[in-house]
Amino acid sequence: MEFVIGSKNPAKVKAVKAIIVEHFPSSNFVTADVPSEVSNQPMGDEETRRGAVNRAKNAAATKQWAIGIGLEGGVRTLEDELYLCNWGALVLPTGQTFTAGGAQILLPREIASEILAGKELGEVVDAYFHAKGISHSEGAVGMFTANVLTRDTMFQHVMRLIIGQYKYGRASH
Ligand SMILES: O=P(O)(O)OP(=O)(O)OP(=O)(O)OC[C@H]1O[C@@H](n2cnc3c(O)ncnc32)[C@H](O)[C@@H]1O
Ligand SMILES: [Mg+2]
Repeated sequence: MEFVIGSKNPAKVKAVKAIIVEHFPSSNFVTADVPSEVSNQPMGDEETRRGAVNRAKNAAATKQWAIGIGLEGGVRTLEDELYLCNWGALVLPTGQTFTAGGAQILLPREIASEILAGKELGEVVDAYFHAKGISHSEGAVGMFTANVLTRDTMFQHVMRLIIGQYKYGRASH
């Protein structure tokens, strides 16, 4: 069995590898920089989930008979406040698709207004913390939880939900 991960972001790749090794130790996994076919900064659960599904489909299509995995970060509005949201998807060569949502965390108003003005969360969070590449390491979720939950550990949880549903055998579509 071969898994293709639809991103080269180390935080995502680390999460996917950890859960695949745990549940399918004899399988291969490779990474592929595939398009999400949604905005660079998805807005809302629908667009973020669609990005994860598109990544998984496009990853599966890079090889014959491979399973595609897609993880996507986005933002959503809840009661006039902006939350970080996360989605994941697994697509089988047959097209069967499994999806799951991940953690959501409130973003500060200063960050929310920059995102609503059109910037990407990754760059806004880096500027906010005077750091570089946060989205590739601990993530906004790690920064705003004092590293109690980092981006890769958060995505591991999403991966468990996806792999668990795949093992159970009930697809979303
Ligand atoms: O290379 P890819 O896989 O695209 O990795 P990415 O970090 O860009 O991740 P996404 O496209 O899934 O996320 C969309 C945007 O939201 C940002 N983002 C999402 N979650 C984040 C987090 O926890 N910390 C920092 N930025 C985050 C991300 O940097 C992008 O600007
Ligand atoms: Mg991106």
